[in-house]
Amino acid sequence: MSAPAPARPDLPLGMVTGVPIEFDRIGRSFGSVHALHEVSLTVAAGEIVALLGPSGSGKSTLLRICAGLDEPTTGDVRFDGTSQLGLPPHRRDVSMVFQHFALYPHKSALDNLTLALRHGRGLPKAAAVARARETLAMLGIAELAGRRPPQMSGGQRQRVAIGRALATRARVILLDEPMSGLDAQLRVELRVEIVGLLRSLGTTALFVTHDQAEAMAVGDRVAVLGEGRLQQIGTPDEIYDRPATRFVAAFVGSPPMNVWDGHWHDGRLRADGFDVPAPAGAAAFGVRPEHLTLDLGALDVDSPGAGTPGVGTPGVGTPGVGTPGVGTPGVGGLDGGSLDVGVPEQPGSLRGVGGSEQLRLSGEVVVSERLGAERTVHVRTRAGVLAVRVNAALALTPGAFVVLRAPTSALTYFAPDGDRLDHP
Ligand SMILES: Nc1ncnc2c1ncn2[C@@H]1O[C@H](COP(=O)(O)OP(=O)(O)OP(=O)(O)O)[C@@H](O)[C@H]1O
Repeated sequence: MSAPAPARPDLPLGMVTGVPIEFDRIGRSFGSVHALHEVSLTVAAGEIVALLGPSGSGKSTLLRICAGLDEPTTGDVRFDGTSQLGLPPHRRDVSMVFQHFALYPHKSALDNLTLALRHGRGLPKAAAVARARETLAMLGIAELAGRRPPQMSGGQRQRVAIGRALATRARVILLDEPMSGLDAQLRVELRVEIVGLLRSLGTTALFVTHDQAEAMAVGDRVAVLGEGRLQQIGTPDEIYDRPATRFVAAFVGSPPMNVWDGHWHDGRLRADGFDVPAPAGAAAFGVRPEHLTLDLGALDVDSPGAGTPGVGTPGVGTPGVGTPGVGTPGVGGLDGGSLDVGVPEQPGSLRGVGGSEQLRLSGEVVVSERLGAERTVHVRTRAGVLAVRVNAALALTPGAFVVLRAPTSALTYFAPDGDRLDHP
């Protein structure tokens, strides 16, 4: 039997040195299913990278390849420059935390950790017990030492499972949806703890999740996988503000970016309901819900004559509006529900003050959802239903007629293959 991977029992917790990981053009096929295509990704020593993607995008497959539980069909995975291909899991100095705890149910928390250290790391019993106790204390669950998993809550069990992974002081920790069985509040609490611990330990970590809020909160960088391809890797800000592809734009954000398809001609992208300046070759554009300003409807963009089928009754006040937007933060430019009246050059766009062009759309409120201090309003326009973020003080009711605006600088453009295009 081969020796276990090099353990560092001499190091106190907090002094583990993570290794850099390099995935080099990883491909993995299961028969005709291509789970991963040419995925190249480098994780720095001590970095936490969140692997984010919808179900079936290949996240777990990539993690399993990293752990040695699976081998790629093509490509290489290197730790600190050394290929790990062919090495079994126990030779890779990797610890894993799974969604389903995987604790021994008939053993106490202390024994679960001690066993991992003795058998996985070859520590003598006394050292293993001391390390296990130290880790439980570090996680704030010393009082659970004598309890068996069935005597613990889901959150406690997951803390023990995380403790077991951390106690081994592996240089790489892989977490596969570690909190998906827990309730929302506990998830938020636990993720704050996990991030704090991983940072203080200095291990390199890959954290798989399909929850974009969790990925953005946990990752130093977020790697977005879609259909087995790496769509983008970047800091949470980069992923949100500069999505590399339409897939990322439509996956990240709650609600995600509004995206419309159009036909490009002569520097403009057009479809029923909008006409905006766009870079050559654009096939779609998008705007984040918070970049749209919502005004209560009145005589404006799509005034009668401009033709606005099915978007309410302009010019007859503000039906269905609970709180007129006067002085309401986040509700722009209104005075008792009337707007500065302009004649649009094209449907869905307008020269604003100072000559800068704006996207303008009008429509009818379909649904208004209260989310803490904000509200997400879904508005049906000629271009389709879109989401807008407004201050929660603006109580809009279904049927209200509204006008939406955004500066064209807030628009994101996409090519036919989904890649983002830079502004004209
Ligand atoms: N052992 C296997 N045999 C056949 N197909 C597999 C196997 N493992 C994974 N796949 C397929 O590979 C693709 C990627 O699966 P994977 O589990 O990596 O996705 P995921 O992003 O982790 O999904 P989830 O979030 O649902 O766990 C899927 O189409 C899946 O059905």
